[in-house]
Amino acid sequence: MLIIGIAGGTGCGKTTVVNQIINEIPEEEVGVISQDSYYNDLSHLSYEERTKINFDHPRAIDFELLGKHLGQLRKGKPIDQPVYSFPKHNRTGDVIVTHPRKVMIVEGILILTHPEIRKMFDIKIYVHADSDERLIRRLKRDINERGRDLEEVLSRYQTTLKPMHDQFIEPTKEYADIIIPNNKYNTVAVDIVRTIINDKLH
Ligand SMILES: Nc1ncnc2c1ncn2[C@@H]1O[C@H](COP(=O)(O)OP(=O)(O)O)[C@@H](O)[C@H]1O
Ligand SMILES: Nc1ccn([C@@H]2O[C@H](COP(=O)(O)O)[C@@H](O)[C@H]2O)c(=O)n1
Repeated sequence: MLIIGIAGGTGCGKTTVVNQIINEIPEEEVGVISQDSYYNDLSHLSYEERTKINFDHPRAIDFELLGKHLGQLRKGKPIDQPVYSFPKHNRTGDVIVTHPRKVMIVEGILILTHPEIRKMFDIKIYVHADSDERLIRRLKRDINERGRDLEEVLSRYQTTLKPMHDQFIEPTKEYADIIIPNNKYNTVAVDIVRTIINDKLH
C-alpha cells in the first residue's frame, strides 16, 4: 500500500487536487481519507459552544483515531470513517466504510503536524496558495457549501484561522517531498502525482 498525505492551508485546493488525481484511477485502486472526518466528537457541547471551538489547532483533531484507522488499513482491514457536518460543527454519527486500496490518500490542513501520523505517509505533499487567494476561495466555498456567512468566515479567519495557519500549518511545508503551487490550476503537478501512482499500480 502507498499512503500519500496531502496538506496545505484551508482553501489551497487540497480536495480539488485529490479529485483531479483520482479522476481517472479505477475506484477499486484508490481510497481517500479526509482529516475533517476526524474532528473530535463534540456531542457533549451545545451548538453555541461548538461554534467557539478553534478548529485550526492540532488539538481539534482526533489523531489517535486517525492513526488507528491508518494502521488498520495498512493491515488490509476496512475502517468506519466518521462523517462530519460543517453546519453542525460535529460528527453526524454516520460512518463511511472505507476499504483498504493499493493507494490511500489522506488530506487535511494539520496532517503533517503530528509526528506519528507523518511517519505513516510514503509521500508527503504540500499544496500552496497565497493567503489572499485562500481567503477568497474559503469565503465563497463556506458561504455556498458550509452554511456560513461573511461575518463568520472573516471573524474565524482573524481570531483563529490565520494565527493557527502561521503557527502550525505553514511550517509543515518543510516536511513535504513535493510542493504544488496552486494559485492557478496546476495540471502539470497533478499529472506528475498521477504518474507516481500509476507506477505503483502497474
Ligand atoms: N487552483 C484553483 N483556482 C481557483 N479556485 C480553486 C482552485 N483550487 C480550488 N479552487 C476552489 O477553491 C475552493 C476551495 O478548494 P478546496 O479544494 O475545497 O480547498 P481545500 O480542500 O484545500 O480547503 C473550492 O471552491 C474550489 O473549487
Ligand atoms: N466545524 C468546523 C470545522 C472546521 N472548520 C474549518 O475547516 C477548515 C479545514 O477544512 P478545509 O477543507 O478548508 O481544509 C479549517 O480551517 C477550519 O477552520 C470550520 O469552519 N468549522
